[in-house]
Amino acid sequence: MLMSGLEAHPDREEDYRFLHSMLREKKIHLLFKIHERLKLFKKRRPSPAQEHAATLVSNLMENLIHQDCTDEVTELVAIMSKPHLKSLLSVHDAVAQRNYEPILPPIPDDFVADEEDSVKIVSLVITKEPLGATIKKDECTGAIVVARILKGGSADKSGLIHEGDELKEVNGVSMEHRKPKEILPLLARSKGEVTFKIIPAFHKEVPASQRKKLFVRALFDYNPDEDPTVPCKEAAVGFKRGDILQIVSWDDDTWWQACHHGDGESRAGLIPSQQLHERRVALQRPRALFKPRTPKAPDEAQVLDDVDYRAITGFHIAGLRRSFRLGRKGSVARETARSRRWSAGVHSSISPPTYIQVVPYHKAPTDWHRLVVLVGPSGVGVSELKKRLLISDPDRYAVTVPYTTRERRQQETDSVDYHFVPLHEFEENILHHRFIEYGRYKGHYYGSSLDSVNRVLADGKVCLLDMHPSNINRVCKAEYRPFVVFVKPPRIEELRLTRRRAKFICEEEEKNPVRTFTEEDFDEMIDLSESMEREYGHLFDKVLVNGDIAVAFRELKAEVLKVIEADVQWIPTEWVCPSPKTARRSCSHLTGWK
Ligand SMILES: Nc1ncnc2c1ncn2[C@@H]1O[C@H](COP(=O)(O)OP(=O)(O)OP(=O)(O)O)[C@@H](O)[C@H]1O
Repeated sequence: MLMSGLEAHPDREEDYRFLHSMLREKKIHLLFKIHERLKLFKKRRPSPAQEHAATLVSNLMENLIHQDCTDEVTELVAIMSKPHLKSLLSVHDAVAQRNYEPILPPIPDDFVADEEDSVKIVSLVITKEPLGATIKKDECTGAIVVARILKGGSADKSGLIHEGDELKEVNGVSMEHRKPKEILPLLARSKGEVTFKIIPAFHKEVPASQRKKLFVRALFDYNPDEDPTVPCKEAAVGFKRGDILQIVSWDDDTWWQACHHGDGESRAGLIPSQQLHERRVALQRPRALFKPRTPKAPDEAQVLDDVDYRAITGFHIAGLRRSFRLGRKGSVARETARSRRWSAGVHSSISPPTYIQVVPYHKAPTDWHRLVVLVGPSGVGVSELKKRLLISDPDRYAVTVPYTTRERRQQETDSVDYHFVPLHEFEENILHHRFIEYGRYKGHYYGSSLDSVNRVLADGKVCLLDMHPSNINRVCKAEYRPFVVFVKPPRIEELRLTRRRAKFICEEEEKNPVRTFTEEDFDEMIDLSESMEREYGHLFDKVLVNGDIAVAFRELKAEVLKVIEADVQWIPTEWVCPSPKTARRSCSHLTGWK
């Protein structure tokens, strides 16, 4: 309107020059835009504010023509130069002109009529973010198909490409007779956008709200850079044992999709499925286990029946009585146990630790502290670490007092060193499943009871308990929420170096209860540690290598503090809703997710 007005008065050169200079300024350019829009407003039903703005703009237009910049111009320019308004206008213009959409290539002329329905052209704008899709060659048809869409990636967010879609063309290049690896450079070359011609696969969209949220704790370390079988390294997610992962897709038998918990916005990546990891470990296992030894003739082992293997004891510090872990056996018994372990390992079908399904547990102020359970092979330093923790903060930590049927000795105090109970009482407690661990040694029973744990916890203290890992399931309940620390020996060289002056305490009734570690003790400790980790690794929340005792203690203390003070604790789902079939805390209940 304005320009046509100027054209109508070509002799008004001054007006024209003035307007020209104003137009070069962006502010005036914006005024024109808003003027156009306000004209539209006027046609509808404008609000008083819009009407005022429209009047201002009209006045301005008039004034521009008559070279008369009034207060209205100043006011309007001030309004229009506000950054948020400027951006709003420019976004509006971009949307109004629909210039955000890529220009699609024309539909090829050679489409046959019935193909038209099934082919779709998808254009994706490439950003710094990866496309988030993997492709493969369909072995039957030879077609290139989308193998996976990674949740949260560009392809997933677009909602236009799906698993199973067949790629006919990428950026106009036919996919016929191509190998997947030839297609990646094509994608890499696309600047700004990439266009796919696709034959869509039939798929049923599951609304995000209906997708179940599934969290797991990883029970092994995974580094995609060291995995030659991962379909696409860039699309994989690495993790450490103990990390909480959110599984977003477990549709595939071999590769699941997951993201680290807390990275809500991050894209999901590939992780080995439970099945894949189990298969891999099974393939490695025979090699790892092939360490045959010649067992010596069993003698002492016959004294220890299957229950008794848990029941070896020997205490020397009041309040720090040992529990009933596998340990402290004579060398012959150790050999027998070792050979039994080895054959069990070869023939057993124990599932390796993979993932365990977990749920967040929000700690209430009245809740008991988590039970801190220490496990490890005999001599590794469980008692030493427990003692240091106790001494470091006796108001916070406490240990349980064990039960025994043996006679009280002169220097011992009842309920401090042991609860001394008669045989019938002990046996009654066994019948009522009151013991976490118990066993018989030299004709006497020894045991750790759930009651004694409860007493420590009810006192508001953190209960430190050591036990054999086979008994951990006794305390795997929401009320105890055990935090299990596996104390592991360092490599043999460091073990020799650090234990030079250490004393190995044997059974108190032995003639020479204190001796130094031998090479055989070190071998035994490492062997036992390996088999414990193999068999019970899925139960361990933390693996602590006890090389330098000061370092190990510091690490343990920091970890325990962190865990007991955390408001949200990730605990196995089974502790809150136990499944009748799976009595132990294990990863086996992950099967059947699909
Ligand atoms: N990191 C370490 N460096 C040096 N000595 C250590 C270390 N850890 C433990 N020890 C010493 O090793 C010996 C055995 O440790 P400890 O009694 O704690 O073992 P344990 O795991 O409780 O064994 P058991 O189950 O047989 O009682 C002790 O003399 C202890 O002081």
